[in-house]
Amino acid sequence: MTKPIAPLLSLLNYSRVHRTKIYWAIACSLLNKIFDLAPPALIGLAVDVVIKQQDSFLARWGIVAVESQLLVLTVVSAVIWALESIFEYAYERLWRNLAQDIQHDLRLDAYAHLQQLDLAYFEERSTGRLMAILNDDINQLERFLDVGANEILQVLTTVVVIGGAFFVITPDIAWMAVVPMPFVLLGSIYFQSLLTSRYALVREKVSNLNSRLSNNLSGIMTIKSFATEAEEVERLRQDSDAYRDSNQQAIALSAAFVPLIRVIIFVGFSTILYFGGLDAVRGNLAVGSYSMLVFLTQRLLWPLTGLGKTLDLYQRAMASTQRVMQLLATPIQAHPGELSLHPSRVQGEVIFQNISFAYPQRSPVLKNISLRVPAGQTIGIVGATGSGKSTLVKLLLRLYEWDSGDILLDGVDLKKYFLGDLRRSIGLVSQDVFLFHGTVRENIAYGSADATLTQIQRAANLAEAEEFIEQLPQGYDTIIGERGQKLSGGQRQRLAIARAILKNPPILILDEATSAVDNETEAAIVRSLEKITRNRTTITIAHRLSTVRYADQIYVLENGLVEEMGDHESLLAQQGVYAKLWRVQTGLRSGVS
Ligand SMILES: Nc1ncnc2c1ncn2[C@@H]1O[C@H](COP(=O)(O)OP(=O)(O)OP(=O)(O)O)[C@@H](O)[C@H]1O
Repeated sequence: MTKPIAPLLSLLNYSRVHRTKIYWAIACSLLNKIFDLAPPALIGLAVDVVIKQQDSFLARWGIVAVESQLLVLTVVSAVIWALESIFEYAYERLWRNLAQDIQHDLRLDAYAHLQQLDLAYFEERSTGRLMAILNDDINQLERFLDVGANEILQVLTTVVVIGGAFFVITPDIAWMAVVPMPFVLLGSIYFQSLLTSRYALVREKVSNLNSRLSNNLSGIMTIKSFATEAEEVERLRQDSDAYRDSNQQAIALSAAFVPLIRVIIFVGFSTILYFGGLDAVRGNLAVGSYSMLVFLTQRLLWPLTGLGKTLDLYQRAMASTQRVMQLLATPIQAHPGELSLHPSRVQGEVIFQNISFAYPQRSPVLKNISLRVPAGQTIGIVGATGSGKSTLVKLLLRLYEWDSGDILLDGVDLKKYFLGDLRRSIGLVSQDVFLFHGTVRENIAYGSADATLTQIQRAANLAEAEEFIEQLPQGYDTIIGERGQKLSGGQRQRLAIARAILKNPPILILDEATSAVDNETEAAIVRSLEKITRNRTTITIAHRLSTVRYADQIYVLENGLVEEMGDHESLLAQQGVYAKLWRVQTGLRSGVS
């Protein structure tokens, strides 16, 4: 089990930029409490004035007349109440703003860090789980920082101030009020240790619930088409039950805290009430001091019952902090590089030299592959599904680190370039196009923020997308829905091509970029692409051989190995895999038409 204090320390360490604000907030909390504790002292003084009159404590300070003494007490009370209110306003604002600031920083840092983690990290975790950390866990901090931090400080202040006052006023019976303290403290620590694991379980269950929800929402079409709504509700019920149960287990413990503490407090309070009373009757204790003692005992011990709620908030917040900090501590695998690379200066020669690669815990996908794309030329990569074509591209984008071999761009090891620079030099149109919720225009201009409408229209024209865009209700300003779901698969692909054309990268990768369009549109896109791929290094991956037919060089991949290579004619002449595939595809086509 982790130490209950460790996440708090890491949070404090993380928040050190807000140190000054934290100090101010602490100061205001303490001052507010000190002024809040003053009224019992005023009551004690007032009783003292009424009973002893000219012999009172205040009279010793030179204020003899009873009226003057009471007037002084009234003025002091007014000042104290005013100060108490001012510091309450100040600490409320400071703590709550601090909560917002820390949350804001954590949210941004966690997201920025997450973005840099390698793809394998995301593949092992569901989106819902990550969302739970970025949203739910970070929000959990607010509840603690808003009230919890202040409460802990104020309870401590109460203990120190009132405990100190006890020993000054009545050293003989002060211990009676102090005796319950260690029990309260030990009890709290014991409870805390029991709660830690229960709250960690609650966080775990909430992230499972979130995973299920986000998965189901993105797969709503599949759920509907398979009519599995009832099953999905059942699965959600199980996750929600697990979340509820874990929360109820935590509640069972944390709810027992206050009643138990109350018993200890009752013992302390009644002891002071009884023995203090006897002392006062015997004349060993002034009546003013006795009434003040009883009030103070109440003020000293009562806030301790609130500790239960505060500890609850603390435990929940720390369980969350731990998860956020774990995310922030996840190391970034990809080497960031040190050579800058401006897209305009890229020649575009790409060489894969004896590349071998396996996904984590999988058998090798690429086995000692070598291939060369001369600058400005187009190569085609074909091969059976699962043969490793897309994996090659992912390595070129450095989305994964390869196991052995080298990839060179313009003769330089790819790992030497700044990662961002490298990726800015490569335009990828992949088979699963991702469009954002926004307009057609914003989606085409993604990554090319300062593109003009004319440039966007030209890119759309080259991608054969102009016609359908103009038929949309608001043309380029039409919102296309999350993931572009208001468009057809082929329309989405054409927007992605337009996006890559607008980006105008020195290296273009088309990974099944035209698989979702009909043959005629494909032919039109290929014609347009001919214009933009001329003198641009292009890697085209396709199942349809007609797409790669005019490539300068075609590589046929099979089981992670280059099986054949050459241009279209020479591959046909080889009478191998390619020639066979070509016959099947052209045969099929002539058979259909
Ligand atoms: N992220 C991943 N983690 C583990 N294995 C993966 C991952 N991505 C792909 N694979 C596996 O690697 C192999 C090659 O996949 P890849 O996507 O490169 O094939 P491909 O030739 O592009 O196939 P297709 O023509 O179907 O797109 C497949 O067996 C696949 O299951």
